[in-house]
Amino acid sequence: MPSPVPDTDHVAMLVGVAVDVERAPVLRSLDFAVAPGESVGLVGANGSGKSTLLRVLATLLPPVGGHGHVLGAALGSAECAVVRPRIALVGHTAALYPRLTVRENLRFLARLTGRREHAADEALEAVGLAGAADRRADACSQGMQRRAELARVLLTEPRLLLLDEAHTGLDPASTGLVNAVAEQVRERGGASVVVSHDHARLRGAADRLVEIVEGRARPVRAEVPA
Ligand SMILES: Nc1ncnc2c1ncn2[C@@H]1O[C@H](COP(=O)(O)OP(=O)(O)OP(=O)(O)O)[C@@H](O)[C@H]1O
Repeated sequence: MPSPVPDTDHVAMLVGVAVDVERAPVLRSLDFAVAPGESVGLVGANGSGKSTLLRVLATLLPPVGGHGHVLGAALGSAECAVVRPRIALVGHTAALYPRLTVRENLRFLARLTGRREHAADEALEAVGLAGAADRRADACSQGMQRRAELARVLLTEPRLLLLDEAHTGLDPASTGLVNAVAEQVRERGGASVVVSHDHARLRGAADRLVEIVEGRARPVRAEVPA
């Protein structure tokens, strides 16, 4: 339910949020905030609700209790549709048209969002996909598809980047790419929330870690080394 007071100091803030999935409670009394320029790592057991929280932050899943704001839009309000283009959710499966080439996918997105097609080629180059740009998306490996997703993020310059299973399908050398993309979002005053089961890699990408336990968010004490 919408809060009457928008929070402008945070990219996203949730207060006492409750979320059901298929009528079953998943998140309960959850408080969570992410500030401009910040990267938060999200950890927790399988099924604890990490992906669910990302969908809430993406404004795709309205809470059944509590309140929150994302990019100034109250969760559950019509304003969510306005801010949604400034949120990038990179999920388990790639959001690519399988029969189009990687380049066609990115150029199509560039046109849709009012950008030059050349910007699509630049984004593909930045993620090391220039050589595979003419390959159909469904012929790409999982790691290549993930790189194409990161190119999508570079192209659309979101204020809030939500990365689910950030390191899945990426070789160790590609971890730097995930961090670089998140860093670029942060440099522009945006924020990122990164889910990963690879805690060692996550610590390299996040300012702090938050764990989802029994539907609530709690800080993970071990600090990220400076
Ligand atoms: N489409 C769905 N239908 C029914 N239940 C669902 C659905 N999606 C998620 N759930 C349930 O919601 C709960 C939270 O799932 P969620 O995917 O958010 O967890 P997670 O922490 O991201 O898990 P994992 O680490 O395994 O990816 C789980 O109990 C899951 O079974």
